[in-house]
Amino acid sequence: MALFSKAPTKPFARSEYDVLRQVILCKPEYMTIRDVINETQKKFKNEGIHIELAMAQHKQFVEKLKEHNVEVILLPALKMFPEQVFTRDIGFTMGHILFVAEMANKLRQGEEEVLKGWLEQQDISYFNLRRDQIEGGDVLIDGQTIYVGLSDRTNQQAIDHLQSILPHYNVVTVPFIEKYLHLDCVFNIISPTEALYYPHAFTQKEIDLLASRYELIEVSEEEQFTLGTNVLSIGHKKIFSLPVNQKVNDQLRSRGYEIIEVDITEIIKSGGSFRCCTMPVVRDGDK
Ligand SMILES: CN(C)C(=N)NCCC[C@H](N)C(=O)O
Repeated sequence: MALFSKAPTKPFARSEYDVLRQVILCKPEYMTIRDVINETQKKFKNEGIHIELAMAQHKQFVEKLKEHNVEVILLPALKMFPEQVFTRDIGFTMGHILFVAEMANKLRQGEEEVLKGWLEQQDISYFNLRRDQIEGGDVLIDGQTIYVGLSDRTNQQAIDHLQSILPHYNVVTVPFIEKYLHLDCVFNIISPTEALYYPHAFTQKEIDLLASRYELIEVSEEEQFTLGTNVLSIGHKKIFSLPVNQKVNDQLRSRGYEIIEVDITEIIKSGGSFRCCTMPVVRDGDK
């Protein structure tokens, strides 16, 4: 037995844009559109997913993350879970607590057990949100505020429960048109003062709420479909984004962001992009 064993990772995240240190991904080894469970998949059901291409694109994404000093944890991919590449939805880190919830969609239920297995193996404690329907794609943190999308996958009861567990945070419910799946398909925070959004997913009330805190950068209908809001910030004003989302990328570059373009268009056919494919465990404030 080693005299000094490595101390377990301490989960920490307080924003969507602090420096990303450790993140969980899963290779799209068994990715397929088995049952259509979102609007994007409807369009690609017949075409299907080219696994070799998805794997190659995912590999490039992982390599780029590593090049930028992000530690990548790869969960084991299991044949029974065709949507496992979207690790964002199986949990979320808020402050020092890593939450694991039950997946809402039957096809995805059980994916969270793979995460729990890894956490237990690493001796990382987590908060098990049993019977709560809340998916990480709906949860965004910015300091003391947590924005949670009210969606087909996340209900008000779970949002209220989260608020009761985190009394020192302000948990804000953000309703949006359900066909857009998760809040991060239509809204994403990239700095303390800026956020990407797709206005047509919201009523004026939600737009006013978000605009009271952020300068909102509009994503077009075309680029919403290619998940223009679903970028991944890794800190130091560096953002992963798809090459196809040129309007988003130009707007971000003009604001001084470095865009790391990686083509994961085979993966987005199932309804998720960079944010969906990543579950941050550690983000620190060293910006
Ligand atoms: C931004 N989004 C949508 C996410 N956070 N997750 C993507 C989940 C896609 C998966 N096919 C599903 O329908 O669950």
